[in-house]
Amino acid sequence: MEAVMSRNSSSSLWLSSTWSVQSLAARLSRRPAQQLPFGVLATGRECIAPIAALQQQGDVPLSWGEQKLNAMKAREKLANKKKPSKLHRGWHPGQRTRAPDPVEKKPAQTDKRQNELFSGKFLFKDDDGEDIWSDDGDDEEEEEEDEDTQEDKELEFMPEMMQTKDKSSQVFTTDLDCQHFTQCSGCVLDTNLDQPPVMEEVTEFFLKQGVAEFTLESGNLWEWRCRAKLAVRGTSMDPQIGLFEEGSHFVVDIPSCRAHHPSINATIKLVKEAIQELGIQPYNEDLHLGELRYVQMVVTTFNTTLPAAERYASGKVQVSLVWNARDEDSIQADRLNKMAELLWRWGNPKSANPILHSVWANFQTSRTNIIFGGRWRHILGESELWERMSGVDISFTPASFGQANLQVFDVLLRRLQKAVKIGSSVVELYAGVGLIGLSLATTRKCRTVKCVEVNKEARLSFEQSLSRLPASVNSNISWHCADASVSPIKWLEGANVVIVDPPRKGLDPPVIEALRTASLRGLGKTKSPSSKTTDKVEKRPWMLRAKQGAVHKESASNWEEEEHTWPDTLIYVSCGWQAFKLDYVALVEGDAWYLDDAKAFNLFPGTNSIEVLAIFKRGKKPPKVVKKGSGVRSKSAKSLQWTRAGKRLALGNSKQS
Ligand SMILES: C[S@@+](CC[C@H](N)C(=O)[O-])C[C@H]1O[C@@H](n2cnc3c(N)ncnc32)[C@H](O)[C@@H]1O
Repeated sequence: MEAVMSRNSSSSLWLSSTWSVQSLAARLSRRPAQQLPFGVLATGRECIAPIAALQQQGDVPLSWGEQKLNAMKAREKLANKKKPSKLHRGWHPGQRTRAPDPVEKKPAQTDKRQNELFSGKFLFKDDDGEDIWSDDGDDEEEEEEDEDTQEDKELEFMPEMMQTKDKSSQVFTTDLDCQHFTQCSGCVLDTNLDQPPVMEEVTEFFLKQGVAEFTLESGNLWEWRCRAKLAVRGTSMDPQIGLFEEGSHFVVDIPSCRAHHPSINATIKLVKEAIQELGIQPYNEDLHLGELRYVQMVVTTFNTTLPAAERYASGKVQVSLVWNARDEDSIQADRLNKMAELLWRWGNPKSANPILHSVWANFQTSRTNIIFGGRWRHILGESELWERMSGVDISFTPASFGQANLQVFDVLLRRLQKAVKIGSSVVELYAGVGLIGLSLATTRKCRTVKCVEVNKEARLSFEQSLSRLPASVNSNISWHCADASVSPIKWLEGANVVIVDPPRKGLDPPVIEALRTASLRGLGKTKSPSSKTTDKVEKRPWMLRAKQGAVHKESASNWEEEEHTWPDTLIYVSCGWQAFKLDYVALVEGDAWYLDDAKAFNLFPGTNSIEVLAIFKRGKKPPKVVKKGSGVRSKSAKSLQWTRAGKRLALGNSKQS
């Protein structure tokens, strides 16, 4: 033990940042670790989500301590600013977000909004003023436009998430209001969930880069998480299911997590009851004994028998039991089937409590804290899990990466689609199950879509999704199991648009270098952008490309390959703000790319992280053309009329003037 621990006169504990010590201190003082007077806050969500495993899944978290410290610093900074934020009408950073005077409810409008909130359906305006519903995959179910009264319009200015989730109450709130907050490492913000403090820096950054209408799109502030991987510890009589307390191996039980979709919390309850009923032993990592190590829950809201508005609330859970056994035949797996059967009896779609979609097992015997082993087995229920995202049916296996916030990612997808011209040739690096690529093939009638992903487990999902694409989709579509950082230039030739959606750590350096090279080649410059560039363009890269591990669907049209085309549009989807800033600098250096537009999405409410969608164009930024008589204002004025943040800005400006 590195630290010296002592009690001072005020009986607070002084110790180093060694986590085992911190956890010990927490126990001794009978207080959660976060409440101890440490000089250094904890890091290390790695406890539950080991970096190596998560990196593969694209979900490497910023350390929790780092997030919490950043959030606290940013909040302090914001609280000292007198000027209210322009992003959120009526609230300013640092202020508690409960509105001082409850807004009187106007029954028709508020009920409709609240219904949307509960159904998980949100109305967004896009830049052209068109309504976007977060889940309007079915044309026949398209909603009519609001006929707004003045008061309704006022309400519409207020983001949906500011409206309380409590149907009976009339108080608008953006508080987390979670009983687990002080101990659980999942959330770092408990107020102002609609405006993570990092947005201050993000907004300033993009304004500086010339993005005049930078907005943050938000959805549900609670119950947004449709995927969870939770540790199972404790005893068979008193199982604990949740995340590790920061810096310790102590699991915080989170039965009432406010971020989880309600079906996840209901499934946790079911799993606990099954453990108790059957006497299943939760895993003990010190002794490397026990049966159930983790449980993964993935919600599917795909149910075409229900109206779109009801699908989110009635989401069903694919539950995966991570069992401490080599495989289904080993003696340790003896009671796995019993547990699966009991869960299914209690929660199958025809039961009184129909919350389950299916039950799977994963086998993991490693002594490390890597969550999943390599072996999966489907036990009960449907083997395929589907989700409808921006009108396209996508399949997910339990081993593949999936977005946790389906609704807000759906909105991001629709924004992204608008940046891709009809008929484009697209390459998507870090593609996962090909969600973005397949949605573009369908909605933008792409000539070619190539998806590149390192996780081989995503292949099956891609194949299944491909089989359900409408027959009208006439694109050359392929998925390649490859490391994007190995000779990435070869993927870029022949594409007009390149999409990157890397894990939180950002782009691999060879990918940045290839993007810069591709831009300069597209501009007709042959000189390498930097001495580090070593890639040569292969001849007919597409044909030579690894046939192994690839999935292809040929277009009915016999299109010629575009060998000498290089992307003129780069779309960067980022879940790691710190990494994005660095990648940005490298991409724009030497006028390889310039930023054309950007938006932020509140994909992880309760955390100080956001998702950024940034559109880059090749080459040097052209000077702004100011039209006579109308000028720059004309475009902004039009958009200001329509975007939500724009509306608030417009309102603020008109009040000031
Ligand atoms: C943030 S996810 C995005 C996935 C997909 N775009 C989606 O929305 O579902 C990042 C993906 O990149 C993959 N990945 C990580 N490193 C990679 C690499 N070097 N080459 C290719 N894919 C990689 C991960 O396996 C993960 O599926």
